[in-house]
Formats: sequence, C-alpha cells, structure tokens
Amino acid sequence: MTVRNIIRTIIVETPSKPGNLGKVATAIGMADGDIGDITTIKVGPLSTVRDITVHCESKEQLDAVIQSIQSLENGIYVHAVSDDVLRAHEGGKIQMKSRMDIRSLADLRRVYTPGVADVCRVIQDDPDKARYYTSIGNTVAIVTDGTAILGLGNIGSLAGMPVMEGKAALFDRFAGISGIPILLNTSDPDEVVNTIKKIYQGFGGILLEDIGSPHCFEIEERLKEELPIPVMHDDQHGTAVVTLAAVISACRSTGVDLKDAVVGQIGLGAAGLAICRMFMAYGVKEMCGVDRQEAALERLRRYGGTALQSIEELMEHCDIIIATTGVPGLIKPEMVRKGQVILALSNPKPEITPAEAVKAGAAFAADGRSVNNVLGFPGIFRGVLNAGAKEITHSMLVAAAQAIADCTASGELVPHPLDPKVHVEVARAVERVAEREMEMEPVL
Ligand SMILES: NC(=O)c1ccc[n+]([C@@H]2O[C@H](COP(=O)([O-])OP(=O)(O)OC[C@H]3O[C@@H](n4cnc5c(N)ncnc54)[C@H](O)[C@@H]3O)[C@@H](O)[C@H]2O)c1
Ligand SMILES: O=C(O)C[C@H](O)C(=O)O
Ligand SMILES: [Mg+2]
Repeated sequence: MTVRNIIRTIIVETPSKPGNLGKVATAIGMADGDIGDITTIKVGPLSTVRDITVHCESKEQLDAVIQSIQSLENGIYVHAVSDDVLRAHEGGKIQMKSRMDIRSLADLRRVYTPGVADVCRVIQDDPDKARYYTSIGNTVAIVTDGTAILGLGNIGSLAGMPVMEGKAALFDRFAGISGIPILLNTSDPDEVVNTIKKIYQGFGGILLEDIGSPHCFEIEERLKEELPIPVMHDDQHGTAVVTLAAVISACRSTGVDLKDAVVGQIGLGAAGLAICRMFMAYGVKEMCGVDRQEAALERLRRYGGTALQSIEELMEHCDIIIATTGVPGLIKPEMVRKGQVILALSNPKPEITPAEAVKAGAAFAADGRSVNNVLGFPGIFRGVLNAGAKEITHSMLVAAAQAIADCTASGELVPHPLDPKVHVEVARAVERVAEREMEMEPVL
C-alpha cells in the first residue's frame, strides 16, 4: 500500500442514468486515485450530484484524477474539489464547555458568585481539596515549543497547534481527560522549565509534545524532579511504550525471544533514544543505533547501546529495525533482509512504507499511523490521574506496553486505536502499578 496523504472530496455531477457513476469510478481508478466514501447529495430527474472522496499520493496525481473525470464529458462535470482535512479544522477541533447547566439565578449563584467563594475558602484551607472541587485533577497541559512537530521539524509552536488540538481530542475521546494546549515561544530549557513551573498548579499532569532533542531530555528530567505532578514527554516514552508493545507482539508471532533479538534503532532523537532505553531496560542484550549526529551516538553509548557507522550496517546486522528520523524513504527496499521486523515510525511519512518493506522480505512491517503513541498516552494519564500518582515510573510504562500487547489480536502488531478496550486496559495496568508503588512509599 502506498502512502496517500492527499485526501480531497470531488463534487461530481452525472446524468441520472445507470452506468455513469461506474464511468466516474473507472476514470478515477485509471488515474490511480483511490476512492473512499461516496455520498449522494442530490438526485434529480436529469442529473445526480455526489461527493466522492479520493485519496492520492501527490498533487500531480490529484490533478490527473480531476482531468480524467473531466475528459468523460457527456454531462459529467466536476463542480468543485474540497480539502476535507482543512475543512475539518475550521474553527479548531476542541472547545472548553461548561459542565453545569446555568438556567436560573439560583444556578448562577451556586456556580458563580457568591457560592463559589465558599469553595475558594475550602481550597485555601486545604489545597488538596482542589482535586475534588475543580477540574484540575482531570486536566492535562499539552505543552510544546514547536521544535519537532511530527517529522516537519522546527516549524514553531503556533504551526504545531493542530497537532496539540489533535492530542487534546484524543485525550477526551479515549480517556475523558481535558487536554489544554500550551504553546511556548521559547525552547530555552531554563525558560521552558520556569514557565511550566509557574503554571503547573492548574493541571493534574503535563504532557510534553513535539519538543526536539537534545533539549527535551533536560526539560523532562528537570520537570520530573521539580514538579509534584506527573510529567511525560510523549515522543519519548509514549512512543517507546507502543513500540515495545508492537515488538512483543511481533516476537510472539515469530517465536523469537525479544531478549535475544538484535534490535536496531535509526534516529536517536527524542523517540529513538527512549525506545533504545526502554528495550535495554526490558532485557534486550544487543541494542544498536545510528544517527547523523555524533552527540546522539554518544548518548546511546552512555546508556549501554552500540553505535554503528551506517544505516546499511545496521540493516545488515539487526533482526528488528525501528526508525524515527523524520526522513521519508530513508530505508531502501534493497536494504531489507528476509524475515526482519521493520517499524518505520516517522510521521507524516515513514522511512519505508509497510507494503514496500513486506515486498522486500520483511516478516512484519508497520508505520507511525498504526504504531502510534495514541495507544499509550491517554490510558497512561488516565491511570496516574485515577491513582493520584505524583509521577510516571518505568514500571508503569512497561505495564502499559504489556497491556497493549495483551490487547493485540494474534498476527497483528498493535490493537486498533478505536478499540476502547485498549485504553481502558492501559489505564487499569498503570493505575494498578501506581497504587502498588504508592503503598510501598515510605511514610515520612
Ligand atoms: N509513531 C509515533 O508514535 C511517533 C512518536 C514520536 C515520534 N515519531 C516520529 O519520529 C520522528 C522523529 O521525532 P523525534 O521527536 O524523535 O525528533 P528528534 O528531532 O528528536 O529526532 C530525530 C533524530 O533523527 C536523526 N536523523 C535525522 N535524519 C537522519 C538520517 N538521515 N540518518 C540518521 N539519523 C537521522 C536526528 O539527528 C535526530 O537525532 C518524527 O517524524 C516523528 O513524527 C513518531
Ligand atoms: O503525533 C503523532 O501522530 C505521533 C507522534 O507524537 C509524532 O510526533 O509523530
Ligand atoms: Mg509527537
């Protein structure tokens, strides 16, 4: 399967006679367009108008599809081409809404002043009560500095807002958590840390998102150290959790013991280094990596991994390959060895498409759309918020990975992200570990 990132709805009018929709479908197929939904929006005695969603690989292919339909003539017209993705973003994807119905003056006085003053005093006397009498305990800040937005690079936090809104929508949909995007216009670790420290009180947790390496490491470490609420950099640990789950499933299917497999990581930035650390902590004995930056290789060595010289060498040497470089097409089909597991996780485009990898001999292959941290972060935060935990620990992350692997059907690498069970199970697993760890904490 090729990557078809261009999705458009073509509004087509045809004569109301059988066979005309077939002609349009053939014209689209002849130009290599892939048809998605078809919705009839008007049926008249003479003509019928339909919305036809078409997925294309490139702008040129889309132009060819439109040209192909137009060349049918005989009463077949293209009226308009609309960009569904842009249209879906008009006005943004999230909103803050009241949970209270305010219909009467009595409601107003209860929800707002003067009633609210009593609640303020309760919290002033016992700050822990904020967890019960405000939304704070169910709200997570989604903080970005815009320096590594997907694989698009340092495009700034404003341009990254659609991704942050997307994460907030996923938090709501899969875990019932309110995610509030925070767009920083600094990536200086001191400023980022100090800014978050000044605003953290309004949140039950902090999800760091699309903050590039190496500054993301210092920012996360300092915040974890200095804040009394859970902090997690999604691109590091959310990704590592889901990748471990996918590899556990692949090993289960192929009968390989992951601890004995040679694992290779291409790209040792935020996602890549965390994946390596997670795998080594899980017991993988030989963890190799490549990166174009010497400093990134040095970080891998410091954690006990082996730095290799080239992607070719890594592809030759390793059984399981993971790539998080942001560079589409970096892995060439001729580099793939028979039976390898290949997870090319860069978004929006992978280092090699799953179809190309399987055609070249891979036993299992996936990209960043299916092996995606959406399977991890909503349940991880649900679990720690439920438990009232103050941090997200390594054991919680391993439990989350195991829960995802346990929800995976045989022969698949990961569950479907719309399967509600996976998010519930991740939350349960994390909450269980959190409760256990809190019980073991020494009482001072
Ligand atoms: N599927 C998922 O859930 C998921 C999660 C997180 C990140 N990602 C993807 O991973 C990619 C990287 O994200 P990140 O946050 O780690 O970014 P990052 O900037 O922290 O890391 C990228 C690393 O790749 C290295 N690199 C770039 N080009 C390379 C090349 N040609 N050869 C070797 N190394 C190269 C860089 O030096 C850097 O160390 C992005 O495309 C992102 O979308 C996917
Ligand atoms: O945003 C995603 O789809 C996953 C990940 O966080 C990424 O940066 O690519
Ligand atoms: Mg990300």
